[in-house]
Amino acid sequence: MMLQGICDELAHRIPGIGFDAPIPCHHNYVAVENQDGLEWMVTRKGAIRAGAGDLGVIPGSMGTGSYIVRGLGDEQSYACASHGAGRRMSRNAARRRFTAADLAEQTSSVECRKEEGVVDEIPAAYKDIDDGIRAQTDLVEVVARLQTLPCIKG
Ligand SMILES: Nc1nc2c(ncn2[C@@H]2O[C@H](COP(=O)(O)O)[C@@H](O)[C@H]2O)c(=O)[nH]1
Ligand SMILES: [Mn+2]
Repeated sequence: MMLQGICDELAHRIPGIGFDAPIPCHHNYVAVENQDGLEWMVTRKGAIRAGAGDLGVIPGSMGTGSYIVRGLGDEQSYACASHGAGRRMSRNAARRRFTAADLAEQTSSVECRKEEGVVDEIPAAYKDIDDGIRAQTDLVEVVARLQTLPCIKG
C-alpha cells in the first residue's frame, strides 16, 4: 500500500518515470528450506535470504546509502546475508550521546525527519555499510549502490 502510494505520487510528479519490480526482502523470520538434502527451519534474525540469484536490499542508515545485492547461495551460511550495516551503539546510547542538531548535520543531504524522536537512528549509531558489504563478498554480489535522497520513517 505504502509503496504503491509512493510510486503513484512519483509517477504523477515525474512524467515518464519507470519502476522495476519490487524486491521482497524480509528479515527476522523463520522459513522451512531444503539444504544439503534435508529440511531445515532456518531462522534469519537480522539477516536476509541470499540464495543463488535472490535479489535483496542491505541498507546503511538515514544518511548513507543502501545496496541492492544478488545472493550467491553460500551453503556454509545457509544462504543468508546481513540485514543492514548493523549498530555501532544501542538506541539508548545514541540518544544519550547525540542531539537533534547532530542528526540534522549528519543528514544534511537527505530529506527526512530531523527531530529528537529519531535521534536513535542517527547515522553515527550505525557501522559503515561499505565495510559491511566488503565483509560479505562470499555471500552476495553488488547489483547497485543507492544514494539516499528522502528517508521516510513512520
Ligand atoms: N537506508 C537506511 N538504512 C537504515 C535506516 N535505519 C536503519 N538502517 C539500516 O537498517 C538496519 C536495521 O536498522 P534498525 O536499527 O531499524 O534495526 C540497520 O542495520 C541499519 O544499517 C535508514 O533510515 N535508512
Ligand atoms: Mn530491523
